[in-house]
Amino acid sequence: MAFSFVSFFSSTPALVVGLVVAALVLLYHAALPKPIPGIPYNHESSKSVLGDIPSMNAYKKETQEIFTWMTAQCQKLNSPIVQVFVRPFSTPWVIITDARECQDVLLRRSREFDRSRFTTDVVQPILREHHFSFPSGPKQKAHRALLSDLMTPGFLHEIAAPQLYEATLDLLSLWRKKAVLARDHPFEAKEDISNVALDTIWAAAVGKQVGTTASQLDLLNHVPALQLPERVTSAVVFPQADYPSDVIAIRDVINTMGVGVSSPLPKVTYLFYKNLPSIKAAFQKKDLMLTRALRESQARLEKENDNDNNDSVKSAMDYILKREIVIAKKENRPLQLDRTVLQDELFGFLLAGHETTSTTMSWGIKFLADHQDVQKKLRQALQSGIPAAVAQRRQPTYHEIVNATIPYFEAVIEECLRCGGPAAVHARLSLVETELLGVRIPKGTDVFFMTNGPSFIAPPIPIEEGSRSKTCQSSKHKIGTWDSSRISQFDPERWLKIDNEGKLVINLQAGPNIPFGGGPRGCFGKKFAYLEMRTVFTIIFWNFELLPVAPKLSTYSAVDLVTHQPQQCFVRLAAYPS
Ligand code: HEM
Repeated sequence: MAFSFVSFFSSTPALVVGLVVAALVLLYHAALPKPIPGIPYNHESSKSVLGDIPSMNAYKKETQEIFTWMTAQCQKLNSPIVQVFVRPFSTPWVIITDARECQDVLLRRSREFDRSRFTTDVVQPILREHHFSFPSGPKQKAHRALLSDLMTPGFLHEIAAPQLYEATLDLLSLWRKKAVLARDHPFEAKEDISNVALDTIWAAAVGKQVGTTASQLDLLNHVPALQLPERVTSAVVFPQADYPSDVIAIRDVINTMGVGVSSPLPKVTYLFYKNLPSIKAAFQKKDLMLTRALRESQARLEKENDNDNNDSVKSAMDYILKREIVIAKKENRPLQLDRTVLQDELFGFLLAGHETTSTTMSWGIKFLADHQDVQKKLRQALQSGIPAAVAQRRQPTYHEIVNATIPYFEAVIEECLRCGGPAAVHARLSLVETELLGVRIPKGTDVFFMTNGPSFIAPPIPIEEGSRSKTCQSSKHKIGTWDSSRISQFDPERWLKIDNEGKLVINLQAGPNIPFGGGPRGCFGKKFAYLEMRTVFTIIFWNFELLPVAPKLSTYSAVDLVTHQPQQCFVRLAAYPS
C-alpha cells in the first residue's frame, strides 16, 4: 500500500504531462480540417490546423481581395464545387461557382438554406437587432416589417426621389468646379461617389441633408487654383474638407464590418476591435445621433398631429416611427424610441444603402470611361428618352428621371452590376442534411455561391445535368446563358432584345445576374438602389464626358470590404455639351 502511494505521487508529473499531451493531441485532431466526402479540396491544407488560412491571407495581403481567392479555388481545382478550411474547429466552407445552382437555392430551396453563419458572425455584432443577420422567422419578419413602407412608390417617388435629386445636384456642382480646377487632369472620384451615396441615403433616411458633398464644394470655392502635376496623365489631388462628426462616426462603424469580413475569427476580432476607444465612441455617437433623430421625428409628427395620415412623413425614419406607433398601439404598450431595433433598422438602411450603391456606381464610372462607345450611346439614349429637357436646355427633373423608359440605360445598369459584382457572394447555411450538385452537404454547412466568376463573368465549369436538383433541372430554360466567348466583356447590348411589336426592350432573362440575391431573403432595397443609380448616372452623363484615363489609373483590382469595391476610380471630366 505504502509502495503504491509513493509510486502514485512520484508518477503524477508524468501522468499530468501524459494527460496534457493526450489533450493536445485530441485538440490538434479536433482542429484539423474534416473534409466533406466527395467535394474537392486542397490536400496540403487539410493536413494543417490552419487549413487554407495562410493561402487566403497571402492572397489578401497581395491583392486586398478575398472573394476572388474563393472563386479561384474552383478554377484551380477545376470543379464548380469545392471546400476550403478557413475556420479552425468548424465545418469546411463549401464554394459553388454556378449561376443556376445559386439561383435555384436562393429562389427555390429556402426551406433547406437560410442566412449563413458567416453573415451572422460578420454582420450581427455591427447591425445588432437589424433583421439582415437573423435566421428567417418571426423575429426577422417583425423587424423587417418596420420597413414595410419604404419601397412603396409613395416613399420612393415622393420622398426619396427629390432628396436623391438634390444630393446629386450637389455632386454636379462639385464636379463642375473640379473639372475647371483639374484642367484636364484626372482625379480620384471614389470618395465623391461614396459621399453622394451617403448624402442621398442619409436624406432619405432622416429627412435632412448631411451635406458632405456640399462641404467639399464650399472648400473648393475658396481655392483659386491648384498646383497641377506637369503631366496631364497624372492625377490631381484635391484638398478634402473635414466631415461632420456624425458622418465620421457612421463611416467608422460601417468600416468595422470590413475588419470582420477579412478575419478568420470575426467574433474574437470584434471583441478587441469594437473595444478600441475610438470605435467604441463611434458606436456610441451613432446610437446617440439616431435616438436624437427619432425623438425629433416623434416631436414633429406629434406637433403636426398627423399620426393617421402621411402628409408630414418626410423620411424613412418617419415611416419606421409610424409603424412603431401602430405596433405599440396594437400591443397596448408605450412607444419604445430608444429600442435598439428602431435605431438598428434605421442604421441598417443607411449602411446597406450606402456601400452597395456607391460601389456599383464606382465600377460603372470605370466601365463607362473605358468604353467610350457605350458612354456615347448611353448619352444619346438619355437624351432621346428625356427630349423635353434637351429642347429646353435644362437638367432632367426627378419626375422625368423616374418615369422615363430607356432600355439602353437599364441595360447599362444591369451590366455594371454584372461586371462590377458589388455582392461577390451569396452565403447560405444548410438547415438540414441535403445535396448540392450530387454531393451530400451536412446540416450546418456554410455554402458560398460566388457571382464573380464562372457562368457569371467567366466561362462556366461544365456540370453534369443529372447532378442538379429537380427544381434546378426543371427551371433550366427560365434564364438564358451567356456566350462564353464574350462573357467577360462589358457589353450592355447583351441585355437588349426586340419585342413582338418591334420595340427595343430590356430582357432581364437574357442570362444570369443575381446582384441582389433572391428569394425570401433577397435585397430589400433593390428599388431604392435602381432609383439612386438612375438619378446619379443621368445627371453625370447628361453633363459630362468621362474621358479615358491612363492605364496605370484604370486597373480592375478590387478591395473586399463590406462590398467588392474597385481600388481605383479616376475620372477625367469634360463638360457636355462642350
Ligand atoms: C446596388 C445596390 C445593392 C446591392 C448590390 C445589394 C445587394 C444585396 C444582397 C446581395 C443582399 C442579400 C440577399 C440575399 O441574401 O439573398 C441584400 C440584402 C439586403 N439589402 Fe441590399 N443591395 C443594394 C442596395 C440596397 C439598398 C439601397 C438598401 C436599402 C435602402 C438595401 C437593403 C437591404 C436589406 C435590408 C437587406 C436584407 C434583406 C433580408 O435579410 O431580408 N440594399 N442586398
